[in-house]
Amino acid sequence: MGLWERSKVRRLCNEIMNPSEEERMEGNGPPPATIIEHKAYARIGLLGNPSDVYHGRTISLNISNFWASVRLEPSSDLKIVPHPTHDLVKFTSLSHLVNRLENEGYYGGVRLLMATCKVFTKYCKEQGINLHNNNFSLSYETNIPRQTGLSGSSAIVCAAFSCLVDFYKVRDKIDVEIRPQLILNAEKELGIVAGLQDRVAQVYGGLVYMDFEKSKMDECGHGIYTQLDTSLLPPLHLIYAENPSDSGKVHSTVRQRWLDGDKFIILSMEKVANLALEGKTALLEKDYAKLATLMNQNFDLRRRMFGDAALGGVNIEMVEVGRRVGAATKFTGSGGAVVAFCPEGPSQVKLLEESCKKSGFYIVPVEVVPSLLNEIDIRTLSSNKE
Ligand SMILES: Nc1ncnc2c1ncn2[C@@H]1O[C@H](COP(=O)(O)OP(=O)(O)O)[C@@H](O)[C@H]1O
Ligand SMILES: O=C(O)[C@H]1O[C@H](OP(=O)(O)O)[C@H](O)[C@@H](O)[C@@H]1O
Ligand SMILES: [Mg+2]
Repeated sequence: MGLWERSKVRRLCNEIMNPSEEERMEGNGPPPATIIEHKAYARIGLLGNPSDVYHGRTISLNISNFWASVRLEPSSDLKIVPHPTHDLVKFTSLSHLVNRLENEGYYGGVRLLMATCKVFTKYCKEQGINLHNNNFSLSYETNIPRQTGLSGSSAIVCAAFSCLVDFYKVRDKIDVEIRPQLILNAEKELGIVAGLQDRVAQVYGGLVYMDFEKSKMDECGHGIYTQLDTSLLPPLHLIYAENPSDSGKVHSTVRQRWLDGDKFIILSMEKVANLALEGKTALLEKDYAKLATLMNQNFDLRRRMFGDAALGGVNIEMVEVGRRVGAATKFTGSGGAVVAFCPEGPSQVKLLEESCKKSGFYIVPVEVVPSLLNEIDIRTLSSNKE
């Protein structure tokens, strides 16, 4: 039995031997001496991304194909545990070190866990939410392909955030709608350029329509998030490559142009945002031909705004591999993975799989995660408070 399986068994035993989550949350007693573990799943931006970074709209879904898991264990000191491979500090040689940095960059998940602790503590302080003084150690595991636009970074933050919320028993005090922003703030702390769609999908689970219109956000302090029935989705496929790319770099010039009032970027972003609005209707009406058209338009608009150099040859090739067999394709995030829809069904999927294999790309059927909100979360939604 591996380490994670063992910890899972231990956690299950703890759950049986200790009071239920809800009972514990309502009590004022000492913090649970149990191990807390939370998963957050990879997300696919189905329509509208990256307009979430620009007060637009998106439709995103959570997938169970890949996830990050964070474990919080009560301990005497507060410890952030480096991951044995993702936070590598011991190398066999200088060339091993250099190769590693060139392929995976300088950073792992430690900084994400630290930033999550900071943002969580700061928010609780500002809101007058009391936190007990017990310590913990935080460790993580992830199988989300690194920097592939599947939201590997926010999955780690989101899972860590959920652990803290339960360790301090404050799930009922931090509204679900606010959590994505706090998770984003942790990455902002680190200078990672990112938007809200990843965090919303990861907090809510399932399929979510999101509206980030500025006036609404200013008024409520968050976007308007609507969960859609996941059974509205047609079968989708995920194509990805082992090609790490830092999403922050890819976003940088477009963001500056948008801030500078560049008309082309502003208009294009509005068009991208409208694709999500139209896509919501298409999904509700199960108009999958329309969905395919919208997905293709989404990538084409991104390509015009960002330019091929910023998107990268391999990323563009993943989109084209799908298009060559008539599939609708677009990036799941900022690059590294593509979501594909085959409107003609299984025979077309087969062609797509063969074509991906020839090009050296991985392809897997998308498995959608159901809603992740529990009863306490649902009670914090503004629609349930009015
Ligand atoms: N698999 C991983 N393991 C450890 N840290 C990761 C992983 N993926 C991302 N990170 C952290 O998140 C940061 C930003 O990654 P990002 O480009 O946003 O990737 P993604 O598209 O997967 O979210 C990285 O610099 C790194 O600190
Ligand atoms: O460009 C995008 O579509 C997304 O890019 C980032 O996600 P990532 O998984 O890191 O590529 C960003 O965080 C999202 O908000 C964007 O929609
Ligand atoms: Mg990211």
